Amino acid sequence: MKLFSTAIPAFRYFSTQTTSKNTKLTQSSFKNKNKYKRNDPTKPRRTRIKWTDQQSQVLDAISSGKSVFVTGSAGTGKTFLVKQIIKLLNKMHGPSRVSVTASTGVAACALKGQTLHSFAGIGLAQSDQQSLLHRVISNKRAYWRWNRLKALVIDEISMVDAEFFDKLEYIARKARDEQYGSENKVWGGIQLVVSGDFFQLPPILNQQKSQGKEFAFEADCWNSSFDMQVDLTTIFRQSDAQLIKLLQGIRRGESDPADLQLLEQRCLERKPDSSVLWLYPMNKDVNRVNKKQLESLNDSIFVYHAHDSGEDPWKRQLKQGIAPDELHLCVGARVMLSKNVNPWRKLVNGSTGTVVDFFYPNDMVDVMDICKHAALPVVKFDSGPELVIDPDTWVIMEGEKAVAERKQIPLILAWALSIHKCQGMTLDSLQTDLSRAFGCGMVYVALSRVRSLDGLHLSGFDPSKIKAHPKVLQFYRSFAIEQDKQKEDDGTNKNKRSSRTLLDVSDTGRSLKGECW
Ligand SMILES: Nc1ncnc2c1ncn2[C@@H]1O[C@H](COP(=O)(O)OP(=O)(O)OP(=O)(O)O)[C@@H](O)[C@H]1O
Repeated sequence: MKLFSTAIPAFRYFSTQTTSKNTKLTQSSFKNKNKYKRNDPTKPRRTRIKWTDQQSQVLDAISSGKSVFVTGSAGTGKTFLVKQIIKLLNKMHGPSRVSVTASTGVAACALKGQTLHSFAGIGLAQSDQQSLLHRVISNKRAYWRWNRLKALVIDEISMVDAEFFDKLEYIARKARDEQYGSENKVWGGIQLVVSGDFFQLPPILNQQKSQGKEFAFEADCWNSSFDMQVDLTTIFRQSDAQLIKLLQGIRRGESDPADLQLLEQRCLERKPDSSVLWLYPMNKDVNRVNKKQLESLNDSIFVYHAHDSGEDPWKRQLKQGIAPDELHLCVGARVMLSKNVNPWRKLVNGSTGTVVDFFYPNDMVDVMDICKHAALPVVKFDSGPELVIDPDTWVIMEGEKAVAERKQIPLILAWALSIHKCQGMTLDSLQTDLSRAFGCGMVYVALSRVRSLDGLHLSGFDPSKIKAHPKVLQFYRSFAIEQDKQKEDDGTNKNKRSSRTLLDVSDTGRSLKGECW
């Protein structure tokens, strides 16, 4: 096996000096220059989104300047809604006054945003809040960032810890006080949009610092941070009632005998072929499996080096995203799209397929900087289409300004993927060993990726690994009670034409002493 990116200095040399197998491949690519479809991202596409009542309520609340927490089971459209919210906020405040963040690099990149840590400008946030505030005030750029802000979006909140959430609120309030007189306004008057499901992956905590608090909902400022908290209930990812019921039970850490039996059946099913994606709790297993499978193909490897521009810390964040520093591909490699490439042909983030060829475009300029042999992978997707995959870019925006950019082929190897990286994805099929899961929420995150039971293949299963955190259970219990109470109130007040929305906790705007539920 040869690594052509380093061994072959130029394309012409490559095309004549490779193994006979690869020469054949290269020649076929030349002869069939028009054989492969290039993606046409400009193709007009008309889709009409029918928002649910709850989603519409959230959008209305955002339009009227409210701060909102959007939660709900996996696949209820939280991220889908957040993308629309971002458009709305950009229109309302101007993109330079809206910051889009997420707790992980993968989630942040999916929204063209930054990680919450890199946005905040307080490093790992390990000092006390006063020192962190000084750090922000003495950092001109971070200070300006906090002060120009009108709206802050935080996605995948389940992985943000309580202490960090409180520290951010303190910084927002204090750093903006001089300009806005915001001492008494929670988050210094910033419109806050937070999204996520606390039943999914929890924060990674430094035990010594956590003071018994873990989740963001335990933060002192949590309740006063929002005018509205909504638990989305319509599940879009799955339509099979049996699977939805099973996932709802697992989300709450319940082991209903009928559901367990269903999972056991999935273990007994015939093993799927090796092309079906494996999910592993640990990265080291993911890397080992992908490397081994790629090597077993014993074909010429094409290497794509990510091309980054911009400054740190944004550039560093790109490395934590889904696009790898180096992507190794060969004919036969199982791959998954890491971006929406062609939504109208259902070629979206999470679509899987196999590399069937490499294509040499006329205009090599776009490829040369990431791949010395200037060839693009041709992927036959499991859903049918065959497409040349062009390089794509992952951009980190700060307002209207792109502060860092990574160019890479929007593919990752897809024999195996980590459960952390798949949070947020929709997959047609997967195989996993549930007996190897650890911590709360991991089994739920893994299983809730698939659209149907047929797509779920288990090789091991241990009911004791189905776990939900008691604090999270309590949080959602209170949420449901409050939601019911609110509905009752709304019913009672109907004749008075109450304008309060579901879970709206304040008619007069938020204050630190604001009403909590
Ligand atoms: N109103 C809607 N109409 C049609 N499809 C929708 C709607 N809202 C969301 N969806 C679809 O639902 C699917 C799941 O959405 P999304 O990934 O945003 O869910 P999520 O709640 O963020 O899931 P997770 O918690 O697993 O990240 C997506 O395919 C999305 O396009």
